Amino acid sequence: MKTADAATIAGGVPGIDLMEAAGRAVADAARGMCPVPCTVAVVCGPGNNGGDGFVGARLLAEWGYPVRLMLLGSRAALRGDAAVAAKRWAGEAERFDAGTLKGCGLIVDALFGAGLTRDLDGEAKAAVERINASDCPVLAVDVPSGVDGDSGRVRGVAVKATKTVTFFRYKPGHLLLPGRMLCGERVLAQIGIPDAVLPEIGSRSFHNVPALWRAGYPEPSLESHKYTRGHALVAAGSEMAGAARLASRASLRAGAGVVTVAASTEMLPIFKAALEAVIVRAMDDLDDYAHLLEDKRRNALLVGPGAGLGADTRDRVRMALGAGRPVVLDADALTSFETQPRAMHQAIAASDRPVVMTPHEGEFRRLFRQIAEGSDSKLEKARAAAALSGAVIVLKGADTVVASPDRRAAIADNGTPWLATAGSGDVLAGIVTGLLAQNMPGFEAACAAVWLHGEAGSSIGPGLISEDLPDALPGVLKRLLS
Ligand SMILES: NC(=O)C1=CN([C@@H]2O[C@H](COP(=O)(O)OP(=O)(O)OC[C@H]3O[C@@H](n4cnc5c(N)ncnc54)[C@H](OP(=O)(O)O)[C@@H]3O)[C@@H](O)[C@H]2O)[C@@H](O)CC1
Ligand SMILES: [K+]
Repeated sequence: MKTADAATIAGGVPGIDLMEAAGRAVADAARGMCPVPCTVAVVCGPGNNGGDGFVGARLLAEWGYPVRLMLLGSRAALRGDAAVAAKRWAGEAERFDAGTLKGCGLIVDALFGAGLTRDLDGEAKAAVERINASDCPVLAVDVPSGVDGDSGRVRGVAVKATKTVTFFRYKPGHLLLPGRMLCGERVLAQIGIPDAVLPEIGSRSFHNVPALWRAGYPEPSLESHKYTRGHALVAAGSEMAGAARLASRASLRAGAGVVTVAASTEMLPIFKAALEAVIVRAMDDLDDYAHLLEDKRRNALLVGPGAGLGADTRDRVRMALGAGRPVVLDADALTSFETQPRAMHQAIAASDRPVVMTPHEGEFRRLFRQIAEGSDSKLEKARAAAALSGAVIVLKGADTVVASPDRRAAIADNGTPWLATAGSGDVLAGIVTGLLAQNMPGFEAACAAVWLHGEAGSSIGPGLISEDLPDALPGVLKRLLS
């Protein structure tokens, strides 16, 4: 945002105009929250976030709202555009003391925004706590004060907002947890920063929405037949038939033309009975897997769901990575390398095709202990793991981050807590594999899979079980592709 700000100002738009536009967006949002004028407490901090608050307060007062402006710090200490905005406020600036929020219908939190540099303590912390204790709706300017815009984490304490107005683009902290929850409803306001500044910023961080990958989404044409739509091979092993079944069904639903499940002979009847459209092959040892890999039409490989822990799974992972095809590694395939993650990274480095890993936080910690302990930002953790391993990392959760070794990363916010259920991850791994089988590039396939999985979950909601997810995909895809 500093670059965006500077480039816009260099292009001839004065900084105070940006602040006026930001303050107007805040006032508009406040009016939306209280259409009938109520007393608004605008709580301003010592920087430009406070400056936005001064502008918002002035406009609300002009529109007939009783406004009480409260300042943390002294008016004389304000600098730059914030000082100009404060001069344009003809009213009083009260000290922000205990009890002053009584009788207010709305609080505007303009304490700290992008300039938060350290944990809140002392007076600042007390101010946030008083806002949170007030029982009043809160409109946050840019970010809820105390939320770190880069990581979404809470610096000491943070405002719990009802609504948050931010400017130009969302920041990672609006999408990552817990920041996303503290924002309440989000509003994105354009304040005169042109899109032309984006190349200069060169951000590699994205909101995982279809615009990011829709252009490359595979759609069959009239000339397609099942083999042109790709052939996924799911190595099921001998444990937990359900996991591989869910993954296989999801691969088919995601559009793979053919899916083969390889499982031990004793498991075959279960698969045959449960999956009509899936080809089932016996895989009792590594030679059987090698034999299955000889058919080059099997062009995307999944190892992990129901694979079992240990040397056999490690060997299958190595064979898959050596087979010159896109590979998805999930669940047991990841945990089997807990004590030798470098061996996995080396095998990935030797592959020239996309590799996608889909760890949840626990699996991630086992594979990337130093990274997990070394950063507070889920975005940067996923990015560092992608750079270290050479794989696209899907770090799962309610704010799933997909990160590519080329530093691109996307944050999803379209899931539902109902997705936290057994088998949900197997479905996700299956969708990624199905998209890779259709030649979608690794990062885009992973992003699309995460989004589709989130939409499928949200379309079901309460009562969701993982079996529902593959069958919810047609509805989601119809909306996406129409
Ligand atoms: N960029 C743009 O395009 C536009 C930006 N705009 C707005 O500007 C905002 C960014 O403004 P900003 O950079 O002045 O930072 P801001 O959030 O007000 O905080 C800085 C102040 O807080 C203080 N402080 C920090 N941490 C603290 C702590 N833990 N505890 C106590 N104090 C702490 C810090 O003090 P210092 O660290 O210097 O001691 C400094 O005084 C942005 O969020 C948006 O609202 C819009 O006007 C439109 C255009
Ligand atoms: K704020």
